[in-house]
Amino acid sequence: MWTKFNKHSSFFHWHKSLISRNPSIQYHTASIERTLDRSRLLSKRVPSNRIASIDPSTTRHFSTSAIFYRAQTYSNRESGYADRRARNLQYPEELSPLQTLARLHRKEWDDSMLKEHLAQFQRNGNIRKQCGEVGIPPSVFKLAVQDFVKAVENGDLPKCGNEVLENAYEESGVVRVRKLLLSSFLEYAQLNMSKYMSEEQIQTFSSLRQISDLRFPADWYAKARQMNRKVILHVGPTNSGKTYNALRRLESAENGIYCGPLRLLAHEIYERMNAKGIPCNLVTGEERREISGQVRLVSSTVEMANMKKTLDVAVIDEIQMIGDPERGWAWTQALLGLQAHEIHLCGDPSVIPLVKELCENVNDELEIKEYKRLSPLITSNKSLYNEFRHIRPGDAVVTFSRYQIFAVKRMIEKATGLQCAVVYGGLPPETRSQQAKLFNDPNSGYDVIVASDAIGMGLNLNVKRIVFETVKKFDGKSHRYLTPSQIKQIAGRAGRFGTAHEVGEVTAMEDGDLRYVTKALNAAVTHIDVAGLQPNAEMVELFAHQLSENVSFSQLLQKFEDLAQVDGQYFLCNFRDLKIIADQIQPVEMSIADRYAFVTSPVNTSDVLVMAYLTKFAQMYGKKEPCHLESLVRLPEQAPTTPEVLKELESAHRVIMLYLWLSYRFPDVFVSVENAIETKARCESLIHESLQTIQFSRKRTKFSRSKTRHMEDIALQSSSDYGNAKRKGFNGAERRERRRRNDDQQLYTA
Ligand SMILES: Nc1ncnc2c1ncn2[C@@H]1O[C@H](COP(=O)(O)OP(=O)(O)OP(=O)(O)O)[C@@H](O)[C@H]1O
Repeated sequence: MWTKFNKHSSFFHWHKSLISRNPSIQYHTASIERTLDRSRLLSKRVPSNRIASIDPSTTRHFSTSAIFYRAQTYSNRESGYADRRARNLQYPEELSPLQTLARLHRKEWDDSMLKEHLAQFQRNGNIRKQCGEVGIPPSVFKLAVQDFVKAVENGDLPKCGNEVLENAYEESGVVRVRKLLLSSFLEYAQLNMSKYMSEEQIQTFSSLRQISDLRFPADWYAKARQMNRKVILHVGPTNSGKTYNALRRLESAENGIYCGPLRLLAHEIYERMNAKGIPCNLVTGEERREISGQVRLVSSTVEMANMKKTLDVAVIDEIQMIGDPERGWAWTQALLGLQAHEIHLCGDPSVIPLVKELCENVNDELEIKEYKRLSPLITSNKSLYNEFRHIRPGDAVVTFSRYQIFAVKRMIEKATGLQCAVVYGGLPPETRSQQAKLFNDPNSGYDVIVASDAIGMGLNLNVKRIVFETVKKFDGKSHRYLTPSQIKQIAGRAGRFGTAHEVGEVTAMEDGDLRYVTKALNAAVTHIDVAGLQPNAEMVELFAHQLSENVSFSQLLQKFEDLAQVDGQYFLCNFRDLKIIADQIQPVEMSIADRYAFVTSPVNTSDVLVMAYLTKFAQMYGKKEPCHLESLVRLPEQAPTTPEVLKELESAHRVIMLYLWLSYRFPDVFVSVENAIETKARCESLIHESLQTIQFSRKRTKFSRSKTRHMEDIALQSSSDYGNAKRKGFNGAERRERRRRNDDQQLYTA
C-alpha cells in the first residue's frame, strides 16, 4: 500500500478516496499512524481551535491533508509548496495527532468492531512476535489464537468480553483494546498449552526456552564474577583525551589488552606501543602478529578479546557501541567477561546510566571520569552558499555514497584547483589510513579530504574545518537526517589537539544544513539504555540438538530469536545477516559449530561478490578440499581508472580478508595464508594507485569488466545455490538496503 506514497502519485487523493469509501476507523488510524511514524510527526500537533472551527463533515479530510503535507515536508524538503502548507498546520501541545484522530474518528462500538479487532489481533505480526518473546512459538500461536478468537466471540472469556472491550475502547481507544486482548490471550495460551503441545513437546519447549534464556549474561563469566574488578569510565566529547589517559594507564600495566572497534585502531595501538618500546602483540579476526620475547600487551579488535586470561588492565574503546544493533554483543562480552583487575572504558556520555547499572548488577566498583574538549570547536555562522570555490586547504567535506564522494571530489578539484584525498567505508582500512596520511602531510599536494562518516572513527586527521555537504544519509528507504550524536562525532574531528589546526570549525554547504548542524551540536545527550547480546556457539549447538524438527539453520536462528528471553538492560543483536548467510550456505554439509562460524563471519551481505565467494569457500570447506586463494582471485595488472571498477577491487579486498578470517578458523582448508597476505598488499597498492588517477566516469572499461567477470564466474558458476542466492539475497529492495548499509558496515568491520 505504501508504495503508492511517492512523489508521482497523490497520496492526498488516494487517502481522500480511501476515506470517502468509509473504511474502518482502525484501518484509517493505523494508516495515519504509519504515515506519522514514517515522517517523525508524532511530536507535531493540530491546534484545537482549528479542529473546533472545522465543519465535522470535513474534519477527516482536513486531518488527512494536514498529515499529508507534514509527511511531504519531511520526506521532500525541496517541495516549497508542501512546506508552506505545512507551516500553517501547527499542532497544539495538549493533544497528540493520534489522539486527535482517534477522537475525531471514533465510531460507536458494535459487534462488527469486535470482529474487526479480533481479526486484526490474529493477523498482527507484532503480537505474534511479542508472544514469541514470552515463549509461545509461532506454530502454537497460530492454533491458540484461533481458539482464543472463538472463545471471545462466544463470550467464554469474561475478562475480555464484548462489554469490557467496549469500555476500554470508550476510555482509551484502540491501543487499550489491543493491550487487553494481548494480556487475555497470554493467559489463555498459558493455561491451554497442553492442548496444542504434547508432553514431550512441552518438555522440549521448556528446555529450548532454558537454552535460549539470555537473561543473566553476567553469569556466563564465572571467573570475572569472582574478581574484584574496578571499572573506570572515561567519557567526554571527541578529542577530549579519554583514550590518551586510558592508554597511559595501559602502558604502565604489567599486562593488559586494548580492545578497539576497528582493525585500523588495533593496528594503530599495536604500532604505537611497539614504537614506545612496549612489546605488544596484534590480534584481529584476520591477522595475528606476535613479537618475540616477553610481551606485556595485546592490541585486538573487540570481538577477538581474550576472555580467559587474567589481566592487570584492559581498555575498551568506543564503549557506546555496546548499543550497536549488530556488533553491540562484543562490547557487552568484553565488559562483563574480561578478567581484568582494572577496566578502562572510553566513549561518549550517552552510556553513563547503562554502565552504572551493569556495574551495579555485577558488583564492580565504578569510577567516572568526565572530560572536556581539549581544543575549541567553533560553529561558523555562514554556510559556503553552495559554492565549492569556498573550500580551502584543511577542509574535510562530508558527504555520503561513493558516487557523491567522487562527484564532490571532482567538483572541488575543478572549482579550486586543490587536490582531494577520499575516505569512505568501502575502502580497506589500510587505504583509508594512507589517504589520511596524504591529507595530513602538508607536502603531499592533497589539501582537502572528501569523506563519508567513516572519518568519524579511527583516523587521526589534521582537519581545520568540517564542511557538511549534506546532513542526510540514505538509510535504504529514505534520506534521513544524521542523528545529533553522528553530527557530534563527525564535527568533533575538526581541530585535533596537538596538530597544526588547534581550533576546529564546522560549517555546511547550505544555510538550512548549517542550522541543523548547529542545533544538533547543542542537542542534549540521548542515552543508550540497552546492551547487545549474541548467543555463543555452544548455546546454538545445544539449541540445535534439542530441536527435534528438521529445520534449516536460518529457521533455527529464527526460532532462537523468537524464544530468546533477555533482561531489560539487554537486547538480542540482529540475526538478519546471519540468516542471509545461513540460507546461502545451507546446502553445504557441515557441523553446527562450523556453520555458526561461517554465518558469523564479518562479511558485508550486500556485497554480491563477497557473498558468492563465501558460498564457494563454504563448499570447499564442505568437501574438505584445500582452498587456494591464488586459483580463485586474480587481480588486474593495472590500477582501475574509474570509481565503478575501483569498487570491484574493493570487493576483491573484502574477499581476501574473508579468506584470511577463515584461515584462522579452518587452517586445514584455507591454506594459502602467505599468498593471501601478499595478494592483499597488492590489492591495497592497486586501490591506492587507483585513487591517485581515478577519473569520474560512469562507464566501465572493457578490460576490468572481463577481469571482474572472471572472479564472479569462478565463485558464482560453481555455486549450485547461486539462483537461490540471487533470489534471496540480491534482489530489488533488499539489494538496495544492503547497498545502503555498505558504507556503515565497512566502517565497523573488524
Ligand atoms: N595530556 C595530553 N598530552 C598530550 N597529548 C594529548 C593529551 N591528551 C590528549 N592528547 C592528544 O589529543 C588527541 C585526542 O586525544 P584522544 O584521542 O585521547 O581523544 P578522545 O577523547 O579519545 O577522542 P576520540 O573519541 O576522537 O578518540 C590525541 O592526538 C592525543 O594524543
